[in-house]
Amino acid sequence: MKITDVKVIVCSPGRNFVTVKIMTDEGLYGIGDGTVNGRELAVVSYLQDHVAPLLIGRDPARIEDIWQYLYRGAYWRRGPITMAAISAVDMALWDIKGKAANMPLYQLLGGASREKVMVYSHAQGMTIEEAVDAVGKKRDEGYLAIRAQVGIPGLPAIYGTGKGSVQGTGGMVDALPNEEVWSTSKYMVHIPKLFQRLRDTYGDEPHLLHDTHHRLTPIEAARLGKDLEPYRLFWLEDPVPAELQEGYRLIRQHTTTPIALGEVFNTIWDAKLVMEEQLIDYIRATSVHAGGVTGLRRIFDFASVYHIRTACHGPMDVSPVAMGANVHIDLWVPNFGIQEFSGYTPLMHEVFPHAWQQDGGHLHPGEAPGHGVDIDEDLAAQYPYERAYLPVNRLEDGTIWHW
Ligand SMILES: O=NC(=O)[C@@H](O)[C@H](O)[C@H](O)CO
Ligand SMILES: [Co+2]
Repeated sequence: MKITDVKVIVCSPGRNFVTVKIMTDEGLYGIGDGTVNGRELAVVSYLQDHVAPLLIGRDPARIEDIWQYLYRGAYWRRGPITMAAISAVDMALWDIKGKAANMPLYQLLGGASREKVMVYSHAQGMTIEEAVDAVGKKRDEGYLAIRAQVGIPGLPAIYGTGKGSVQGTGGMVDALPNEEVWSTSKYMVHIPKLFQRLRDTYGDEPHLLHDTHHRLTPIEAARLGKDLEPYRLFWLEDPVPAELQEGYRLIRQHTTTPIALGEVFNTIWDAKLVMEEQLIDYIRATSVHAGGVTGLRRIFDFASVYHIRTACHGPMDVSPVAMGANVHIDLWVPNFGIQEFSGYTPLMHEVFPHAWQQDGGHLHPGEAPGHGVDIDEDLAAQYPYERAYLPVNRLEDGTIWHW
């Protein structure tokens, strides 16, 4: 079999998605997600102008060889744009391999290790009351695990609670970056109150998660982790920016609150130290950012040595294509933890028909050959790309901070 064409489809059925479609001389094709929220067109050009010419004529079955060719052959290795492009190609090639073998992706990886995949959803509110209600609604929908975010008194909308926040993105998606305001001191005092109220209201049973979105220093994260210990969180996510992986040692010294990290990671090198020193409990790498199925499998196998469980990133800006690849991996991977799933709009489900199915608080990838997700190109063409950015964050004095 030979690759005959590579197409890059950019569409915006409510938010921007970048999808690569690889065609072969035997009529089989595969698709992959290459979406980098807020920098989408960089990946489009990387794929269209630089990668596509390298793929024509190659054997799509040689997934590992193509992965290594695109990773090492780039010379300028790693980074979100390069790795999203490699991820998209890799996902499409595994899709083709599954179709050629007439097998769902999880079977190619080693078969099912569980019956279904537990997910967590997002609940947020500007006030603690609103957030408590939002968690209750998600419990009523059958979710066993829920991420709770809340507005902070004295601050306008913060992460995930913005007025314009597109459900599931965790932030506002606008034609220019929306500017949010942050205060660590106000945040640190308020968050334990949220989880106190959630435990008082719903008891010990729900898995409760919280995402700090890289906004603390290690000692502040250590303090928050300690303050949250009575509420037995499933995890505290991205407490500190992780360019300095060693910074996570300080958090570990002070708290037993489980730590999740890594949605922005794009190679194993971003997480090697925090994993081998067991500074985290969940690795959040996801198929669209961390090298596709091939890249993710390598990271997850490494994580399994250090008691670390998987937790693929999966909000609305991870397209239903990458969600499909994630859920196949989730069904197979022995050290599975949880899958983020904030859901999609009806239009997104239409643009990306998929075999994966939701059953309350769980997903299953389905039995379709490959990853089981397709793209309706005619429908996608009705929703062209619209420039949009993630928010940026400033401290109250105007200092640029972490969003
Ligand atoms: O854990 N989930 C998250 O942090 C996400 O909701 C991110 O804010 C968005 O994917 C950014 O595009
Ligand atoms: Co996050």
